[in-house]
Amino acid sequence: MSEVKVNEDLVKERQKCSFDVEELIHLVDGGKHNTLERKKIEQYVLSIKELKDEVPEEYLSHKERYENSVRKGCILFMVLMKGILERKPSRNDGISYNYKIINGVIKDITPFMLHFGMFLPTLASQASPEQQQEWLKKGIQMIGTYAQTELGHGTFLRGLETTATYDADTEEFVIHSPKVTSYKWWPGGLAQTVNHCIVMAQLYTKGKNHGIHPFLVQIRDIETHMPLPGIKVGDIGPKLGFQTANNGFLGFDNYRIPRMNMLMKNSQVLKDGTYVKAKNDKLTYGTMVFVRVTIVADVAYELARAATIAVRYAAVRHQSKPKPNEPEPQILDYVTQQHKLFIAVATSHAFRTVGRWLWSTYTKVIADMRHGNMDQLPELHALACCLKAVCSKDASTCVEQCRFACGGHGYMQSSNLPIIYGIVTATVTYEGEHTVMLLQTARYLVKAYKQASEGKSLTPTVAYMTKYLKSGSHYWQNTPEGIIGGFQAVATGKIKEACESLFQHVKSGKDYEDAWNLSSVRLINASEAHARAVLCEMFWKEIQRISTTVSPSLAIVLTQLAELYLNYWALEKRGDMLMYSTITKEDISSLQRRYEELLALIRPNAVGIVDAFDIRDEILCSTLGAYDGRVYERLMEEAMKSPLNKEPVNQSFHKYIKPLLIQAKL
Ligand SMILES: CC/C=C\C/C=C\C/C=C\C/C=C\C/C=C\C/C=C\CCC(=O)SCCNC(=O)CCNC(=O)[C@H](O)C(C)(C)COP(=O)(O)OP(=O)(O)OC[C@H]1O[C@@H](n2cnc3c(N)ncnc32)[C@H](O)[C@@H]1OP(=O)(O)O
Ligand SMILES: Cc1cc2nc3c(=O)[nH]c(=O)nc-3n(C[C@H](O)[C@H](O)[C@H](O)COP(=O)(O)OP(=O)(O)OC[C@H]3O[C@@H](n4cnc5c(N)ncnc54)[C@H](O)[C@@H]3O)c2cc1C
Repeated sequence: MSEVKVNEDLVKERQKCSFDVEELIHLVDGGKHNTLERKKIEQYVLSIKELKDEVPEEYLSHKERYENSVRKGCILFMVLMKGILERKPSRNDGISYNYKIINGVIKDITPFMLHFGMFLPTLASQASPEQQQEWLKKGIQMIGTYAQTELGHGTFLRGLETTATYDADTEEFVIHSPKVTSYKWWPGGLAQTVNHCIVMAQLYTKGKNHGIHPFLVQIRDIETHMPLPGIKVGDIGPKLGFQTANNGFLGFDNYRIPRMNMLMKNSQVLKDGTYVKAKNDKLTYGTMVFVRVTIVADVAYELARAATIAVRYAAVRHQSKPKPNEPEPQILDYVTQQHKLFIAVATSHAFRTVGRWLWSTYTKVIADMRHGNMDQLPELHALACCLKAVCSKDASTCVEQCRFACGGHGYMQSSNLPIIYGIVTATVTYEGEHTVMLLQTARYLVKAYKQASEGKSLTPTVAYMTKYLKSGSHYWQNTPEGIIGGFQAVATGKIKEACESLFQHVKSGKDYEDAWNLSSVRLINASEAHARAVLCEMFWKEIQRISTTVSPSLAIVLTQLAELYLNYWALEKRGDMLMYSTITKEDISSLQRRYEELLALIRPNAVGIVDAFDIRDEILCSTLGAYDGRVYERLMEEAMKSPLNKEPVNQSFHKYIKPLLIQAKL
């Protein structure tokens, strides 16, 4: 086979890289061992011929596209089941390259995503040990999803309308959807893929409502896959993205399930209908905390895909002639282009790093909870909510920026940037809508503020408040630590103002809820500022720690990326810094100069840094971002796959255009 020629610009870019790309690859993967494991899996899965598409997904109809994604999803399912790779999909450090291989199999979202992402985790965390044993026996017979959201309610879970009424005579629950707004709406895979669901429903026993609880419900026959009597299920139709996720609707007509199908690890209904309350009623929401935590590292990975595409393209693309006697420069040499792209690269590193820290915090808290200690759950919930909210939104903005940075070609489906955007922007809404998540964190911040005002000590992630409430302001310094202090001072100032507004409204006679609503813009700003303080501190600290363990040349690159991230956000939030710290106009000018220096320092390594995300072409799925940089050839090759190019004249000419031309002549 003849070697594919790599684009000369990319060859040059790679030659000038000042650090060992392999070393950064290992770091990104979380160790050399993980890199080797990932590569083994990729090599195995991506060489399965049946997983390659003859026709690009986007030319298929909604139905064909779904069927193709089930076909490929099942092949992958079999691979995982056979244990060829000796490991089941896992989420080490909150990010699993095992399941990320899915991006190389299905461009959009697999209809099995919710099976692995929420159905199995809910069984693992909310079913009793006996139930787990029983259901594990059924194993792969069950393909499931997580059916919580309804047409009428997604955010307000206490408002869900599906009922599960216990009938002690038959020892069954009757699941029912009383009206159209109580239909489940959205769950991935629900429409045609799954045969089971975790259904969140209002529990009634002995005539009393006990709030929402999880139930394992079979909705289709295992053999025929026909919907069972009493079940109405279907597809909700096309969406902005997630076209192959098979999101569905589901209604119940007095549908009966055995008593033991209520997930009983936390609360129970006894045979006679007696309700046994959980230690903490928020344990029912446990799977959501888990997914929110994993979203931080998940969006880091999707952002790495987008940044790899856009940076490689920017190295290959030449445009404009600023100097008449010189060739058109690479667009990557335009500082505005670097400004658009390097923050995307740095943000991916920030979210992966903070995502790992969040994951280890999560596993520690869960371990404590297993021993009955729930003390750290509120802090974990507050942290997961604001980080999920800010990381999903920032990642969407960065992916969109990467698309803009690719000009017109970025708008092509074949660039894959539109699909990646569809995947990432969904995370802003699902698993807790952005604003709603920020408001959850705000509840915690208000409590922390009250405690701090009473001189009480605070939990670690909000402890900074004590210092800045005392000092009133932050003495600015143009150093990473100075910037982090600035973010903490901004967060403290905004929390204080939001609380004062809230308390003032209450004092003036408003209900707490109305006062909360009136102060809510300040509350979400405070929450966002808190998330930024956490992100900056944790990213910087971790990069400093890592830098002592890697080669000096890599330490320099990592430090530049972390510093760029801090400077970018300090400049973006300069207005806040002016309000809550002693920063001066001169300090801001100097920050700007340093930011521009950092862009220039990162520029020679830009391609090397995205190469170190080590995302194979089959997983990037992009005409613009492939390793060899054959951008124009690929764009043309992909265009030629358009079914419209299969014939010189389309039948619509004879049917419609020609009669129109004839009419026009008359
Ligand atoms: C072959 C294939 C191979 C490989 C497989 C491929 C891929 C699969 C693998 C992985 C996939 C990866 C990841 C993705 C997985 C799935 C994600 C995809 C789709 C998304 C699915 C969903 O969207 S599911 C639905 C999510 N829904 C929500 O998030 C709803 C949001 N609403 C709420 O959470 C609540 O209603 C609320 C928090 C807004 C309010 O709740 P409530 O009214 O009950 O509470 P209060 O406001 O009154 O608060 C009471 C106190 O409780 C605290 N609280 C609230 N929530 C929690 C919690 N979760 N934990 C702890 N504490 C909580 C709250 O803060 C209050 O405390 P106070 O002290 O202030 O009173
Ligand atoms: C791609 C995708 C996949 C999904 N997959 C699943 C799934 O598998 N299973 C599942 O159960 N669900 C799923 N969902 C549903 C998802 O979890 C909900 O859409 C999400 O939680 C938001 O709820 P909502 O749609 O009711 O929005 P709403 O709550 O109606 O939000 C609408 C607007 O109202 C605002 N708002 C609402 N409440 C408040 C408040 N208290 N204070 C201030 N503002 C408020 C919001 O900020 C938002 O701007 C999915 C959604 C998407 C988009």
